[in-house]
Amino acid sequence: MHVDIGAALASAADPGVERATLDDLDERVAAAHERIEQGRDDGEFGYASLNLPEATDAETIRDAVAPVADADSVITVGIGGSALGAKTITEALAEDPDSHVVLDNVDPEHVRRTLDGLSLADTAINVVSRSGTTAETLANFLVVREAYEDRGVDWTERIVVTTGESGPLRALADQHDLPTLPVPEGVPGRFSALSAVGLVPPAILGIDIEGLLTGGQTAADDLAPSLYDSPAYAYGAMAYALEEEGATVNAVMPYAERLESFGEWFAQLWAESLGKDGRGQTPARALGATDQHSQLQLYRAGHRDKVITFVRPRERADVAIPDPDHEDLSYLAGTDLGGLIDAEYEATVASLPAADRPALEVEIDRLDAENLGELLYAMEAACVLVGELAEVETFTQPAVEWGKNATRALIRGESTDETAVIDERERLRIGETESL
Ligand SMILES: O=P(O)(O)OC[C@H]1O[C@](O)(CO)[C@@H](O)[C@@H]1O
Repeated sequence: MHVDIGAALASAADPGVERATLDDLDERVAAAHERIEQGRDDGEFGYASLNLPEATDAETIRDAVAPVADADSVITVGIGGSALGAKTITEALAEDPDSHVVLDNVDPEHVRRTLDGLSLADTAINVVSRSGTTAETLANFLVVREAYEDRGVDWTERIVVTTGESGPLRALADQHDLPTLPVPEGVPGRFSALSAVGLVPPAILGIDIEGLLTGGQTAADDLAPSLYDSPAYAYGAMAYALEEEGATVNAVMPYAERLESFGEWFAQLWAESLGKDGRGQTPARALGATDQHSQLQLYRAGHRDKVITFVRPRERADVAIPDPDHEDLSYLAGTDLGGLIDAEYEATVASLPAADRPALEVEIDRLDAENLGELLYAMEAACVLVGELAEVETFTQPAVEWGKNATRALIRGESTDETAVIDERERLRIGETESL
């Protein structure tokens, strides 16, 4: 993996990072690296995430999925970090990305349409919840289970459960003696892609999960006490320094259709880890080349509050572009789609500093298991570094609890502090027919 920070230096962009600032920051990176390594050595909560490439046992995962290894499809019932890692990996690497469907929302129309579109007899169920209590996951699981029963498919023979030691999902797994896998100790969901949480669907679909772990270990081996020696820390240090300079939005723009979900996974990792104490970059999701025709106008000419993170595989498959039969298209003659998207990448990356806006480049050699494992791990390590530099609680997410408590109270018809807030909310509905 390679990280290029040149287009985000102050000499190239505003906001931008002075070389002197970066050199000073490197001393803090060294201290942060020491703290991170100590946390890893001690298996501390959160820091243990960065031990997964060694701690995850691929064989245990393969044994657990053996009973459903013949499945043509997998339906994952989970949400947040319990779904996005697996979704990112299968979208990037599965022979047929559509063979993995993810129910990570409780939109009734979407759930019904998804289940109606599946041959449940050929579909494995992958239920994942660290807490085992997440309402969306448990509700969707009950709906999925009923669908299997209604169609006369024994769901207990088509399922793998990944959950914690307690909670209703663990109880259900024990009650039906279901194949289960533990969630990794001390690893928040958004950091668990390189564990059973993210690797069960890939294992069922024949993806090289050992390669993913090897790639993660490569990134782990590249962690060093200087940002100049570690791609992950170079990216993290620049993201932190740019936020300090006013880049409060981080738009991740992969130039590969199969990395679109990577942007979704990155968004949870970055927002839920770093959105603390009134700070944290807002992760925006974009896709190259498509969003050159959508968001690029804003990136080049809008507020000076963004850094664009470009991600691309250096090697690509190629599809030849047939010779055009119009002189205005003669420039396409003899080219191919890979050459076109790479030209667009180079042009768009350069267009940011050309507009005095910062860009960071993350390049992997090709989109395969090892390179994806390296990318995922490196972004996790970068996130942990930013958390150390920003001095925030990287591994918790207390701000999400209010909504969960309010939802449960509303569903139960209880009166709580949260429902009082809901009842007393000032409302100004526009578009209503009756007078206010
Ligand atoms: O794996 P669980 O416990 O179902 O949680 C799912 C997701 O919900 C969160 O806890 C936030 O509510 C995320 O941190 C987590 O990835």
